[in-house]
Amino acid sequence: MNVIEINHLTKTYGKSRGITDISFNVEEGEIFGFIGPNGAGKSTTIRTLLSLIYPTSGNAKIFGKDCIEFAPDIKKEIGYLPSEVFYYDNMKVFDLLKYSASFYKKDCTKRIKELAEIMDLDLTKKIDDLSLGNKKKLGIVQGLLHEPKLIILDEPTSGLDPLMQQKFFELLETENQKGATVLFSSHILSEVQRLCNRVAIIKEGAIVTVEKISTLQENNYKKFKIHTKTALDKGYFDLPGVSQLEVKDHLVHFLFRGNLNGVLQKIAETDITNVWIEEPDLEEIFMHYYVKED
Ligand SMILES: Nc1ncnc2c1ncn2[C@@H]1O[C@H](COP(=O)(O)OP(=O)(O)OP(=O)(O)O)[C@@H](O)[C@H]1O
Repeated sequence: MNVIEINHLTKTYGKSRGITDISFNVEEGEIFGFIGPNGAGKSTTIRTLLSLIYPTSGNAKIFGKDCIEFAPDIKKEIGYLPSEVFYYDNMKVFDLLKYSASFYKKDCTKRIKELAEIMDLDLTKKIDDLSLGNKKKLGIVQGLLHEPKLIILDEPTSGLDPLMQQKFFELLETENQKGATVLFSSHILSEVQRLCNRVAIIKEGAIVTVEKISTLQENNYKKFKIHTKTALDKGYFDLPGVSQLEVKDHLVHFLFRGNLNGVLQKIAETDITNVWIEEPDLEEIFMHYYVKED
């Protein structure tokens, strides 16, 4: 079952682009990454899902219901952490969380205390006195206190130290194991790789690809490094599928995508002393999608 269905969603801000014809689905139980550089359109997509802004065209459904028409119903089941959190500074942390909980008409006191313990958040402090990172933790507790079925996170880790990031990821994994679906927006590749099963990559307002993380890695190019006994002519490895070919003395480097047999045969036909074949890391794969086209 799809928890989120986005169909041809477009949002323009006056004459400027927000997002253009975005479509993808998030299935129940997934931790789904939404990744792209600054200004790509992640927040615009998320704000539309939450009916904080209206689409110019297209639509989106959450739990099978139109996200604008059924917004009040849907919001009860969503935990949202915005990229930037703002609060009325005069309130105490616990009072703000109780106030937030009152919207869901259930007693969340036990859960607030559990989450505060996990995230090491002092409930007795005034919001005014919290550091940026602690305000972020408050946002996390606020987003999760009603045990939502869908958790939407927009750049959630900015401001958290590495230990807290780790605790937060573990918390998300626990919620996911209990059944929550997670949409995780980020421009940080390593955290998406660590947490998500599938990703949508967004660039300049449009979806570039939607893939399993594992498939992204498998279908990509391989990196070859070959040490030869004698210096080779550069043309020797200039084969279809080869790119970024560099030959320096006895060392040959290139990237290869395609049928491996041809290139392995070429290697076998020359006198080599060593060969290394490596998978690109995820960062290199993403960079390929990120690069701006002129
Ligand atoms: N309120 C607004 N008015 C005009 N243009 C906007 C507005 N909000 C966003 N945009 C534009 O829409 C595009 C997408 O922005 P958005 O904030 O959705 O990107 P993002 O992927 O979330 O980026 P970031 O990682 O920097 O938050 C950008 O070109 C941005 O300038």
